[in-house]
Amino acid sequence: MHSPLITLNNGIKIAQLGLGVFEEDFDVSKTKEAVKKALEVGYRHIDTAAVYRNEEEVGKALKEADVAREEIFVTTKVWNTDQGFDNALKAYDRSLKALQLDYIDLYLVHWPVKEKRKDTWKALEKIYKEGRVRAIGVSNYLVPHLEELETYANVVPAVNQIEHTPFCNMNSTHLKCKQMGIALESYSPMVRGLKKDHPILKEIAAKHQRSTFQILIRWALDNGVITIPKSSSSERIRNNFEVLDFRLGIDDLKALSTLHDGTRVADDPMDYL
Ligand SMILES: NC(=O)C1=CN([C@@H]2O[C@H](COP(=O)(O)OP(=O)(O)OC[C@H]3O[C@@H](n4cnc5c(N)ncnc54)[C@H](O)[C@@H]3O)[C@@H](O)[C@H]2O)C=CC1
Ligand SMILES: O=CCc1c[nH]c2ccccc12
Repeated sequence: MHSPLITLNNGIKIAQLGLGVFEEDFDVSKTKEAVKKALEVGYRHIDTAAVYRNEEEVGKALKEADVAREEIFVTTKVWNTDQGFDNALKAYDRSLKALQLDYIDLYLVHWPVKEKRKDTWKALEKIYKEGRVRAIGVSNYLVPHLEELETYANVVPAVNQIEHTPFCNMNSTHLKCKQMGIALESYSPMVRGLKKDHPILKEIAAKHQRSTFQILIRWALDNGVITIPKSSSSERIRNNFEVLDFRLGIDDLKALSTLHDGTRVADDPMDYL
């Protein structure tokens, strides 16, 4: 089974459920096998970033896997210290080389670095207009960042990748993205396991005979959001993909909407105003 596809604002399609590959301890020794396993299970969307230091391992996995390049959607991101016009152009070329690819599917501004984000966006627009990347987007952009971007962007971002879970829902950003035609993508969808024993999650999981991890992934999918759960264990990579044969009910979604308590695992993008 393959993930449903979402059509981005420039017509290109992305698998709604992908694999994240960020290792918190930067031990990238498991990345290659994780990506190969994911492709074997049916994933067709891989999310990396220059700062994860594993683009080379992702590239090796893509080469070794028995799946055609054009079937796989690869995202990477320009890191904060590489922002600015010239630096971002160079960072894109470095990522291409590390990934051993001649194009990237989606290139994101990783964080909205003040004083740099406008020039960084202009660099991404240049790469896009030259036809060297299939789509460009942003990450960790909240409503104020998007309102500012509207004043200078000639290309509307295809995607905004943010932390968005029942515990830290970004509903106002989601609404703004919908208004602008930007697809929302949620990172850390399983809150890195921090909420695995939450009683309401456990109750919904028991009802559906699923894990609480699967319920959180399904929550993103049922909200129309692209999502990229991470694991480097073969069994978990498979389990996290086994969410395509059920849906949450209205009562489940209502119960999950009460869980917002502000818990986040990444930095707060409000610190980047
Ligand atoms: N744009 C950005 O600033 C950010 C992007 N990301 C992206 O999102 C991806 C996913 O987010 P993460 O922060 O990695 O968090 P996540 O919510 O996907 O959790 C990953 C962790 O949950 C645990 N886990 C995964 N599957 C499990 C299972 N079936 N059973 C038990 N435990 C399980 C493992 O400890 C794993 O390391 C990243 O790998 C990265 O690609 C993550 C953080 C920030
Ligand atoms: O994108 C993922 C998480 C993240 C946020 N800040 C840093 C810094 C260095 C590596 C990864 C990350």
